[in-house]
Amino acid sequence: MAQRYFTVTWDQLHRDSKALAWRLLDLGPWKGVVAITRGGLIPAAIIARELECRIIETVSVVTYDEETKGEPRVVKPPAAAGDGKGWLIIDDLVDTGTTAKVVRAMLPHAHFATIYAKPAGKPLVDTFVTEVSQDTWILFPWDTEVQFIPPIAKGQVAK
Ligand SMILES: O=P(O)(O)OC[C@H]1O[C@H](OP(=O)(O)OP(=O)(O)O)[C@H](O)[C@@H]1O
Ligand code: HPA
Ligand SMILES: [Mg+2]
Repeated sequence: MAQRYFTVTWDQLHRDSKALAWRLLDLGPWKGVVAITRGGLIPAAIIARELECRIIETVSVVTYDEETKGEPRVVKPPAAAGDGKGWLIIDDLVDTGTTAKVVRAMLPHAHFATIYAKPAGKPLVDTFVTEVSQDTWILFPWDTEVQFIPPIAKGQVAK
């Protein structure tokens, strides 16, 4: 289990995705966006909207079962995008960089962008917005819901 959690709300995700779009704007034009499903789907939709890009391709890589990492499995390769030249790959984050390595091997000339990056995966990304520490688990809005939390005082153990 992670040492700490970083909760991302829908608002924050929208803001951070737009911040990524700003960084990518002058690096185009892009032939299209390749979303790494599933985590990259919503960021890719927001970025494609901001960059006025209508062509969206997908590649699906499964590397984690909840917080447990396994061997990366490509369950759907990209149908288009050739060697990736002129294409923009979007994922929600890089953690260890395992997923990024697999996708980069399939699309070696694409530009790889994520919203969040942990130190181990950072060298594999061309553009990102926010760095978080390696021992932090990012909680995305599609994996969470708002719930009651007891007052701090009630959660304290007696001294
Ligand atoms: O840098 P890494 O250590 O490879 O971790 C990052 C990848 O892990 C998560 O995907 P996951 O395998 O959970 O699949 P999902 O996007 O379908 O949820 C996340 O969306 C990234 O794609
Ligand atoms: O920190 C994370 N949050 C959500 N999914 C992930 N997949 C790898 N690392 C993470
Ligand atoms: Mg993913």
